[in-house]
Amino acid sequence: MDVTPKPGVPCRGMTDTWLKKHTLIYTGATRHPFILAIRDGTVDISAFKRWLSQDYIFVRAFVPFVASLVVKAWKKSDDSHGDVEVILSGLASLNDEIDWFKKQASKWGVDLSVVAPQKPTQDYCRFLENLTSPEVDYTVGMMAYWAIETVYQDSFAHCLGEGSKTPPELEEVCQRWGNGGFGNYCSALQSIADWCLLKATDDEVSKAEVTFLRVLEYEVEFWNMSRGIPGY
Ligand SMILES: Cc1ncc(CN)c(N)n1
Repeated sequence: MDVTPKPGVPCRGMTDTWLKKHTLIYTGATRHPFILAIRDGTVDISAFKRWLSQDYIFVRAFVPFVASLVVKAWKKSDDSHGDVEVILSGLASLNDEIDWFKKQASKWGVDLSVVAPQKPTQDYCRFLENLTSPEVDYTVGMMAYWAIETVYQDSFAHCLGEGSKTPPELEEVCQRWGNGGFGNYCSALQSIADWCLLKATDDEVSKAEVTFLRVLEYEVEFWNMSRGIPGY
């Protein structure tokens, strides 16, 4: 791939290119009816509780995936973006996040010990497990990490934006991922993913693009399940 900057051509990363190219599915994942219902204050509380309990299961499976990225970042020679520290700080936040889910569950009267994963949660967790394999390129894994976090950041930030009618009791939930600090964290992940993609082979780039699309599909399925649409 020719990475030479061209005069007058703005320097755009591959992730921005994909966000534009796949804008329909990206918008489907970040402006899903479940999110729009939080934002307009009409969300069904049983749907919210379903999301909370299934997401707790997801986050537990997310930990080994992020840990696998620390290992891959440490093994590769180029750490010009401080990858290990960036990923490690995400791992530390997941530790807090698991406690946060437990507190939220008790606040909403959800017993996490009896929750069974529904099919979209199982499928998404299996996908994460496959990504932890040493055979999966660091580039593909980093891109997936960025995409997974960014969908939540963009979705929940929308619930806090101008004109939102998010119920006060759900504001803390939206703040967890919708805050500006987490937005900055997602930007740091995006820089790392773009840098990896710049140096990747064509084969790695096409694998990463397929993985990006799969993340978006899994996110949409996850919201569908949370919303309780027929079939789940
Ligand atoms: C399904 C899902 N996607 C993303 C995130 C953000 N870590 C999450 N908690 N759950």
